[in-house]
Amino acid sequence: MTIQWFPGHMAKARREVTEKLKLVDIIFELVDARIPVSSANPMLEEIIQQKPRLILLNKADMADREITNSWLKYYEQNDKKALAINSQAGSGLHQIVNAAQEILKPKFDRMRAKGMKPRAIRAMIIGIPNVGKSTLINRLAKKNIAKTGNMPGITKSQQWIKVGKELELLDTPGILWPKFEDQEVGYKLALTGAIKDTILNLQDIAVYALRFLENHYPNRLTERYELSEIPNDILPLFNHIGTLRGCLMSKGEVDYDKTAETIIRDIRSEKLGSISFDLPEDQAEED
Ligand SMILES: Nc1nc2c(ncn2[C@@H]2O[C@H](COP(=O)(O)OP(=O)(O)OP(=O)(O)O)[C@@H](O)[C@H]2O)c(=O)[nH]1
Repeated sequence: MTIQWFPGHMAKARREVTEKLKLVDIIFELVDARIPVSSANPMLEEIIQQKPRLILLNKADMADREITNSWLKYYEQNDKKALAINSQAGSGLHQIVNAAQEILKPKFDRMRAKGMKPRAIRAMIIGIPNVGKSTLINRLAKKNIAKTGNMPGITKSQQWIKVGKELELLDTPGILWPKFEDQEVGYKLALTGAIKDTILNLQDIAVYALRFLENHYPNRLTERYELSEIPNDILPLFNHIGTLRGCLMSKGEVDYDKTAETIIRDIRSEKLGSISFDLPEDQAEED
C-alpha cells in the first residue's frame, strides 16, 4: 500500500493513533530490524507520551544477526524493552506477552492492590507502512481469532483479537509516517523495500548502497559482482556491474538506470545476504 503523506494525512494518522491510544495499556512499536531507527516514526515519542512501549524488531530474518544483537543490547542499556521477531515465520512471538507483562507489572500490581479484577493486557501495534503490521496481527490472531465486540464505554467500534488469555490486541494497527525528510533515511527505506515506488533517484540509491557495502560488507560486494578489488570511483564500479549483469543499451553502453535497479533488487532480495543499514554505534553517537 502506498500512502501519500501530505500534512493532512499525517494529521489524520496522528489523530487516529491518539484516539486508539486511550484504549490500550501498551504500544507495540513495530520497526524493521534492518533499520530500527530509520523505520521509526519521528514523532512517536511525542505522540505516545507516557504510554509504555515494547519495541519489536520485525523481519529479523532479513537483518544482520550480529547487528540485531547489538541493537538489543543498545535498547537494554537505554532501559527500553525490545525483541527481535519474524512475523512471517512466527518466530519470537511467544516472548511478546511475557515482555508486555513484565513492562506492565507495576500498573497491574497497582490495579490488583485496589481490588480490581484481573484482566488481559490491551495492546495496539504501531508502525510505518510495509513494516509487517498486518502480518504480525494475523500471526498473533491465528490461534485465537475470537474477536470480542465493542468494549463498554467506547463509542467507536473497535475489534479486539484475543491472543491467549493474557493479551487483547486492537485488530487495526496505527499507521504512522517514516522520517522521509532525511535523505539517508530515504535511501535506507528504499533499499529495504519500505518505499516501493520510490520518489528517489534510482542511481542515487544504488550509489549510496554501493558505498555502504564497500564500507560495511566489502567481501559480499566483491563476491556478488566478481570484483578482484573495489574500484575507488563509482563510475568504473557501475560499468563493471552493468557489463557483468548485461544492463546494456543498444550500442553496448552500460544502462545506468538498469544497473542501479539490478543492484537495488539484489539487495532487497538478499542476494548479498542479510544486511542491516542502521548501526547502533551511529545512534549512540547521536544520543
Ligand atoms: N522476511 C520477512 N517478511 C516479512 C515479515 N513480516 C512481514 N513481512 C513481509 O513484509 C511485507 C509487508 O507486510 P505487511 O504485514 O503487509 O505490512 P504492513 O505494515 O501491514 O503494511 P501496510 O498495510 O502498508 O501498513 C509483506 O510482504 C510481508 O510478507 C518478517 O518478519 N520477515
